[in-house]
Amino acid sequence: MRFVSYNTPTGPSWGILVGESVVEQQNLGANAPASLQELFDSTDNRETLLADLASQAANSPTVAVDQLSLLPCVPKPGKVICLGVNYIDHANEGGNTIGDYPAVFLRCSSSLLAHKAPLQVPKISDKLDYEAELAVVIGSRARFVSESEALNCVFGYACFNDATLRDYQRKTAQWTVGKNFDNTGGFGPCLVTTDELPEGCVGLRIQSRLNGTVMQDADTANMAFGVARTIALLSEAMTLEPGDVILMGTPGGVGYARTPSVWMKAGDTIEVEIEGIGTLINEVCA
Ligand SMILES: O=C(O)C[C@H](/C=C/C(=O)C(=O)O)C(=O)O
Repeated sequence: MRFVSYNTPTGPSWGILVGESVVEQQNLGANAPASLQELFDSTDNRETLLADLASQAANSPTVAVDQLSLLPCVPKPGKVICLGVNYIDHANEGGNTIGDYPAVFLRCSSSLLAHKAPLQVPKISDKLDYEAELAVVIGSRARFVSESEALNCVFGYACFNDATLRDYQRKTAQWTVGKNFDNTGGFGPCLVTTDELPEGCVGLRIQSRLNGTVMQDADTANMAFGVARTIALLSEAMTLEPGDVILMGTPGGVGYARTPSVWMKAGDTIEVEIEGIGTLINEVCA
């Protein structure tokens, strides 16, 4: 099943994406949770609820997805935990090595951006780089979970563009500022439940395209730390809550590692596609 989040005059809502159409929350029956967060929190009766939503969606009126004002897949996640240097080709192009523990940093929900919303070049930097990434959305509380149990805690997956201001990322040893400019974290187009994808999302083609030119082209099987291992490791340190998001790092081909460097600029279109999930599209604006 595929979920989208969107804005309404009364606040954020959600729906089920069927092709290019959406069945809105209010048309999904009396049991439809009021918010996506409520759906993530409904861990006891999740399977029954999803089955009920699927059958409601099959017989309900729809609206074209283009008519909705989309929000990031999870509009206000409690945590967005990001992995850096998680693909060998990206580690190599940056002159880095992959250690025995992932590089972990955080993104704020204020930096997130919807599918088709403008990705902003800030006033204070023009070193805006793209990073195609797999986003994992947590569906049940995880604390000290083993690697073999970890995937049971996943609700679904989406595409993410971890767009980064490289000069700000490197001003200090902490990457946080360069990774948290407003309107830089593209998150969409939809959240796809785990049953539609291979276990751990292994073996999916992941690409970024800038103005139609392929910039990154990799297989999610090349992640050094896979989804299960990452969840197990993170859950040793912190409680992962329903609705939290984990970004799995980016493959080789980023703009800063090219000669000459490639930066996104106003008027560009950047796409992140993951096989079986969809294509996240953002136009770049000043
Ligand atoms: O250069 C570095 O220190 C690594 C850094 C990693 C960024 C990521 O966010 C990632 O790998 O997904 C970089 O390449 O800038």
